[in-house]
Amino acid sequence: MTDTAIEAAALGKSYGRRGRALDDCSFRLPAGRICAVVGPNGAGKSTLLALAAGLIRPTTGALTVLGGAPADTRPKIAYVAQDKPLYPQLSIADTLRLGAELNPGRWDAELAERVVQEGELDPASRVRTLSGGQRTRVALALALGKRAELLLLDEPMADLDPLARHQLMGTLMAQAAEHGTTVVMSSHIVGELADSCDHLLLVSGGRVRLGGPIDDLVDAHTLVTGRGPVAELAPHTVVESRATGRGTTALIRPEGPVGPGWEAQEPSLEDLLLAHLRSPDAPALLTPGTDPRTAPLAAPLAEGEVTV
Ligand SMILES: Nc1ncnc2c1ncn2[C@@H]1O[C@H](COP(=O)(O)OP(=O)(O)OP(=O)(O)O)[C@@H](O)[C@H]1O
Repeated sequence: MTDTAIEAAALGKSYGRRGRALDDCSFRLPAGRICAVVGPNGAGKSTLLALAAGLIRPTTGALTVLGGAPADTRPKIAYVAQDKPLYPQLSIADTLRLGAELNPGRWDAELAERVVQEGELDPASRVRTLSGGQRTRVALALALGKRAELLLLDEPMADLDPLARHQLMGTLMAQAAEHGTTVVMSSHIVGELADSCDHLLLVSGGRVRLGGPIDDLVDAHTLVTGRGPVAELAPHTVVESRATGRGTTALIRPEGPVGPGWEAQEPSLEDLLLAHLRSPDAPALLTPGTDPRTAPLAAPLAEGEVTV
């Protein structure tokens, strides 16, 4: 098993003559993490997940998944696309049976059936009769039943009610902790991410703006409030500054102590994300283990490793 789940080197993707969906993205995601991929609509999150799943190919650069090419590593990956495609004419039971047939030797029928049962779904129901949230549950049952090393989930919780979301996230986290699974999931729900994810990739305008363990990224920033002009913060990297009732509030990457007249506090994950989303031109920050220039390269693929 490699210690790198995903490694991207100058990765770029264009769709025809339209602009670039991803441009010059380089990052490393260590294995065994629960990683949130966040960013505004159209940022390139689904494109990144589809590239990692081997469904589309990069236009430029390269991507390694679990130490190999995404297409070769597919048996070890489970991917749930944003629109949760399933066969509408099949029943839930037949869908799970298909999952078992496609994944001989690694299918966890008990887990897949439990995920369906917890949603009080009738296994005889046809997929086409299910609501959007119920289809999501079946798609997640398939993904979890596969016992993949890497779960790629594109907005998995978007159409689930709060109870179902809480319960399915719990199952996901428990399975990941027990089996060391790497989970990469895109989401717009910041509260959900803060509770469940330990790693973050912020993608905006097709580029990676932030990457690393959430705690390290938060620690690298300070929220300051003061009456002085923003120019006083010059020695620091100012990600975003705003005029507020109390003067100026800014999110900075401190380069030493903050000067007198500025009150400093630790930002929340939401503070961090909102400031970076509002300031897409702020300098990118990748922590040492996430920056491929400082991180070890993925171990070469062992012979015979790409098997079901
Ligand atoms: N199949 C496609 N053909 C042409 N352009 C595409 C295609 N898929 C995505 N794009 C474009 O690539 C860019 C990135 O899209 P992508 O779906 O990866 O963003 P996203 O971050 O997942 O967005 P959202 O949060 O809205 O789901 C967008 O500008 C989108 O219009």
